[in-house]
Amino acid sequence: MFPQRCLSSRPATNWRPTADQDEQRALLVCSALLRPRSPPPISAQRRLLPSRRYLSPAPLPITNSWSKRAPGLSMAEETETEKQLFSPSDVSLHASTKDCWVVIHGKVYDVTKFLEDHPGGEDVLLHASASGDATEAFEDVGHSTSAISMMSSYLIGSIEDFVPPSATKDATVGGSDVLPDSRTMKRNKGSPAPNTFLDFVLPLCMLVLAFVAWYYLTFVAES
Ligand code: HEM
Repeated sequence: MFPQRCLSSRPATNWRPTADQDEQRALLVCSALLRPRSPPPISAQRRLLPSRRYLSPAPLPITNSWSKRAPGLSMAEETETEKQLFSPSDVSLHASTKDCWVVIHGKVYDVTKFLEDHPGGEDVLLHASASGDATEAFEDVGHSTSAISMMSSYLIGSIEDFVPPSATKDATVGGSDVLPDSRTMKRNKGSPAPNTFLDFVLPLCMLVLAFVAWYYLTFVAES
């Protein structure tokens, strides 16, 4: 550390640090700034999370950021983790407080260590685990982006032969995310506009009424 002698033996007013002392001090400051910090414990992270009661629900990002890399894993390691394949029946064997896996978007997360810390409570996770696929329940809650980035730390693999819901869409839309146009709807479900008749007749009636009023005021009332 900084030599005590330098602080005490010389009067503070005249004292100037030597080049060596300057260098030593700069090194100390740099090493303090560059020292890697360990992440805060989960309970502290929870305190840092914004209270969702006072925020309007933010839409989830369109990118599927639940597959973001875990801080401790390299991209190759995470890809390896995702390659671990489980069948739905494998997952169903892990639905207890001592061993709890959940499936979200075809990925398998071991949330056993997170049960106690989960802000939504351990019961919801246990229930989601027992349900087989927790995707819908997870999305319904509208988890924050920080929640989504936490997920990668619990990722242990993927569901084998997982088919994302968009791939099972109606073939007439080509499996894309595009909404069907009115012609496609007409083909599939019959007339999409049951009030077409009213849409046409009402403006016509108003036009006739306006004409009659104009005619009456212009010609009949004057005579
Ligand atoms: C690895 C999986 C999960 C992680 C890392 C996670 C993380 C979190 C976090 C950090 C919060 C605090 C609020 C926020 O930041 O959004 C939260 C809240 C919550 N989560 Fe999860 N969650 C997971 C899975 C689930 C699942 C499967 C459900 C099933 C229903 C669920 C239900 C809830 C509920 C009900 C809340 C409370 C929402 C509120 O207070 O408004 N979570 N979760």
